[in-house]
Amino acid sequence: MDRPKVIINAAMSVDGKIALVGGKRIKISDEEDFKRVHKMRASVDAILVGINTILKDDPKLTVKEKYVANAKNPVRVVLDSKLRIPKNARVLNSIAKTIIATTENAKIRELNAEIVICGKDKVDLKCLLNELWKRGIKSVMVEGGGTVISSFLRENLVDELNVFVGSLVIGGGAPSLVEGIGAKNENEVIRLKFLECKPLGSGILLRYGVRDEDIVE
Ligand SMILES: NC(=O)C1=CN([C@@H]2O[C@H](COP(=O)(O)OP(=O)(O)OC[C@H]3O[C@@H](n4cnc5c(N)ncnc54)[C@H](OP(=O)(O)O)[C@@H]3O)[C@@H](O)[C@H]2O)C=CC1
Ligand SMILES: Nc1nc(O)c(N)c(N[C@@H]2O[C@H](COP(=O)(O)O)[C@@H](O)[C@H]2O)n1
Repeated sequence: MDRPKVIINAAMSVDGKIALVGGKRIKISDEEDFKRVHKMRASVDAILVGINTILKDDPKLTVKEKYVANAKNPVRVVLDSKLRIPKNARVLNSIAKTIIATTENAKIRELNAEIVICGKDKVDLKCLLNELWKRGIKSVMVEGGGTVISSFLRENLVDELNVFVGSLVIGGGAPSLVEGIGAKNENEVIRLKFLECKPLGSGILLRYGVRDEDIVE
């Protein structure tokens, strides 16, 4: 099955947290990293997040003019099994196209977005990637949050993982880069192929390959 290239991009604290305790958004990236993030947004066909990120952050998920001038906005994709998205969510503005990926169990309602049905309880990611491919989407930037990142990694659907490590510690039970059940034994650990590590602004940018076939032990 053909599918788009999938790149995870997120920012975490030194202790692997991506938001404050309780899920409130915090700026972890600095201006240099945001410039890189928005260049990346401008270079992909779609940006994808989970519904919790929409409910917590209310992001626009567009390319900011101050970082990249005159860029074309990618399609925005939200995983939302029960169609909980509020009608006034910023991601539903008309600045860019939005796809809400939902399931057979959702109560369908009128939204300023295309609705794609994939799966029964949770959005079936393979089905969704195939639907995106059929719409001409060849690359997807997965921005989070941790639950969505976990699903993509666990289903071996990720080509590259980019993480900016900001110079801060959040601590406690704040959401982390990869949520979900986690590895209880060595077989369940997700091994990565190290690609690059470079200082960026006030932090560090880490890049890893993730596909099984890239990992030679
Ligand atoms: N620092 C950073 O770079 C970033 C930080 N964040 C932070 O992350 C937090 C949100 O993360 P989190 O709470 O983990 O939630 P997510 O944003 O990852 O959304 C998860 C939800 O998406 C829905 N979903 C539907 N299908 C799937 C699927 N196949 N796999 C996974 N999820 C699916 C589920 O809800 P349902 O069952 O209702 O469909 C699920 O609970 C926020 O606090 C936000 O600020 C977010 C992005 C980037
Ligand atoms: N790269 C990155 N660095 C941070 O410090 C962040 N907090 C995030 N969060 C992600 O960006 C979304 C907001 O985007 P816009 O404000 O609409 O441009 C947010 O919802 C997270 O997905 N990312």
